[in-house]
Amino acid sequence: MSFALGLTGSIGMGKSTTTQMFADEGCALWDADAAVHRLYSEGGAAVKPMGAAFPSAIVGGAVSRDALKQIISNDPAVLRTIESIVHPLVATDRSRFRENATADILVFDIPLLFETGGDMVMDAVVCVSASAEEQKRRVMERGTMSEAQFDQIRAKQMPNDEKCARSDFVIVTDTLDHARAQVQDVVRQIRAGMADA
Ligand SMILES: CC(C)(COP(=O)(O)OP(=O)(O)OC[C@H]1O[C@@H](n2cnc3c(N)ncnc32)[C@H](O)[C@@H]1O)[C@@H](O)C(=O)NCCC(=O)NCCS
Ligand SMILES: Nc1ncnc2c1ncn2[C@@H]1O[C@H](COP(=O)(O)OP(=O)(O)OP(=O)(O)O)[C@@H](O)[C@H]1O
Repeated sequence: MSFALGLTGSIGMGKSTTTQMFADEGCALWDADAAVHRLYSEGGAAVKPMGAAFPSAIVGGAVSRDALKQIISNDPAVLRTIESIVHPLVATDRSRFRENATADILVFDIPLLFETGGDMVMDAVVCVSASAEEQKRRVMERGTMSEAQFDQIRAKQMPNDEKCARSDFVIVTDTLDHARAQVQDVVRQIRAGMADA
């Protein structure tokens, strides 16, 4: 039986980078944002229901993120409707991965892990964390969101301190080397626990 490790953290805190480090240690990865990308792409399971709710969001047979961001900035309340369509489809994708994966540790990169109650079905949770200033700097540097869009997304997320307090492990993503050392330590602890069990 594999060990299910949920990995979460607020926007721009270093989830993708840190999850990749878990892969380097031999863990199998599942990424909620990547699942959403698959669901939104042409032929993806979200295209039909999203098109029914937001016809202007469908461009070239796929859900357009730019169109969605425009729709959300006109009316922030629609994010709820989007979530009610997308989250059940994401949950199905995650269950399918879990049933088929064979690695000893499965890492689930889920931005909204606590917000959606996903922590309940994990064996442990790790939160990635950096300072609020660093977080904003990173997201702005990426250039894919306006400051208003960033503030809106961040306001919807559970505060960083609360996420860290509820997690079994916290990984500080101040430098790559420091984060990698912490990842290796977490993997060591989990494997030691599995060997004892
Ligand atoms: C709002 C959208 C269009 C922005 O797309 P874009 O490509 O610019 O950003 P991306 O998807 O990479 O998201 C960036 C980060 O925003 C945060 N975020 C995304 N959606 C949400 C949400 N509904 N609530 C809180 N935070 C969110 C996550 O930390 C994510 O890592 C897109 O994120 C979306 O369709 N979200 C709804 C689906 C969802 O809830 N996804 C979250 C993972 S299940
Ligand atoms: N340990 C680290 N040390 C230094 N920089 C880091 C570290 N981890 C991540 N970063 C940098 O921070 C930025 C955001 O990282 P990443 O994309 O992994 O975050 P994320 O939490 O997955 O973001 P999002 O929630 O927006 O999907 C990237 O530019 C990345 O290079």
